[in-house]
Amino acid sequence: MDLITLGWNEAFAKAFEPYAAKGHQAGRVYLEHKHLYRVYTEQGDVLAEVTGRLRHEAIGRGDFPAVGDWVALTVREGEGRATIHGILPRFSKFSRKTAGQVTEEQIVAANVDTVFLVNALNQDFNLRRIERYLLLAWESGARPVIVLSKADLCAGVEQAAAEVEAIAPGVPVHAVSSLSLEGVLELAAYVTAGRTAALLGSSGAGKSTLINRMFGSEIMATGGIREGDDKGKHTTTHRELVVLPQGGLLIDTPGMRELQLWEGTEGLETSFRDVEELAESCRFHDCSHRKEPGCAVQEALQDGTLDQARFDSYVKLQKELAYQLRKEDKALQLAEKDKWKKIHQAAKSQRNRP
Ligand SMILES: Nc1nc2c(ncn2[C@@H]2O[C@H](COP(=O)(O)OP(=O)(O)OP(=O)(O)O)[C@@H](O)[C@H]2O)c(=O)[nH]1
Ligand SMILES: [Zn+2]
Repeated sequence: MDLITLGWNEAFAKAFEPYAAKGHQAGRVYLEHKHLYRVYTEQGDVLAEVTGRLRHEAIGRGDFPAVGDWVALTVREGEGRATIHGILPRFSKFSRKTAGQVTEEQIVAANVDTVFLVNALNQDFNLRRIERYLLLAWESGARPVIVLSKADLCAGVEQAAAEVEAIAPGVPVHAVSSLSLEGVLELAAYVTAGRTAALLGSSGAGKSTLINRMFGSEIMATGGIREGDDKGKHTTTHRELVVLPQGGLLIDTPGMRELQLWEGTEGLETSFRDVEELAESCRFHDCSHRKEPGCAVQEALQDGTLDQARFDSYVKLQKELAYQLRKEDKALQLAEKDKWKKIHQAAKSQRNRP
C-alpha cells in the first residue's frame, strides 16, 4: 500500500528525513499485540518489534508505538519481520488511564483527524458520558463528531439530538443506524482519502458494526465475538486500523467500560466553555461557586440558565483531573529517580572496569 493512502503527509516526511538518511522505511501501525506491532508498509504487512534502545529509553507506555503511529523500520526481507527504530511525532492522540493500580497513560489511537464519539440511542444514552468523551476529544487534537448510533431503536431521535447539541456547541451531531443505513453516508464524508477517523465509545455502542457498514462488508467481528475467543469463529486477521475501499482510514478502539481520564485541563475549558465563561464574571477570580457573593455560576443555576446536572458533571470532572495530575506527578518523579539510578549504575560499572 502506498504511504499517501495510509495518511502520509509533508509533516511526516519532514520528521522522517533523519531515518530516511539511515535507510529506514516508514510504516503505519495497525494493531498492537503485547510486545509486537503489525505495521502496513509499502512492501506489505510486517510484524515488528521495537529496538532494545527504544525500550530502554521509554519512560512510560506512551513512548511505545500505538495504533495509528508512523514508525521508522528496518524490514528483514522475505521474513515479514521488522524492527522499529523510532516513532514520528504524533499530531493527535487519545489517551486513557490503564486499568490497574499504577496510573499509566495508554494511547488507544494516534494521528487521528476526526473522532467519532459513538453513543447508542438506547437505555445507555447518557449526556454526562458524552461530556466525558467530548473532553477527551478536545484534549486529543482531533476534531470531534458526535454519532448517535442505533437510531432505529429510538422513537425520539430529534429530541435526543437536540439535547446533545445543547451540551456540545459547535460539534456536529449525526444520528445513524447500521440497520437501516440511515446517516452512514454522512459519516463517510468525514473520512476522505488520506484522512483518519477513530471511533470511540462504550462497549456495545455499535462501533465495529458501523465500521463494517462504512467498509461495505464484514471486516470487524461484532457483538463481542472476537478472533481468539474459544467460541468465536475465525474472521480475517483482526486489525484496528482499516483502509476503506473508497480511501480514508478508520480506527476501531476497544470499548471502554469505564472512561478514565488521563489529562484534560484544556479539554475541560473547551467542553465547558459555558461554565468557564460564567465563572469569569464571578466577583472573585478564585470563586469556588459555592457560597461566595457575586457568584455568576450560582446565579445562573438559580435562574435556570445553567443546568444543575451539567454543573455537577463539570465539578466532578475537574476533581478527577486534579487527582490524576497529582498522581501523574508522583509517577513522573519515580520514573526520573529510576532513570538516574540506572545512569549511576552504568557509570559505576564503567569505572570498575579493569
Ligand atoms: N438495532 C441496532 N443494533 C445495532 C446497531 N449497531 C450495532 N448493533 C448491535 O449492537 C451490538 C454491539 O455492536 P458492536 O458493533 O459489536 O459494538 P462495539 O461498539 O464494537 O462493541 P465493542 O467491540 O465491545 O467495543 C451488536 O449486537 C450489534 O448487532 C444498530 O444500528 N441498530
Ligand atoms: Zn462563582
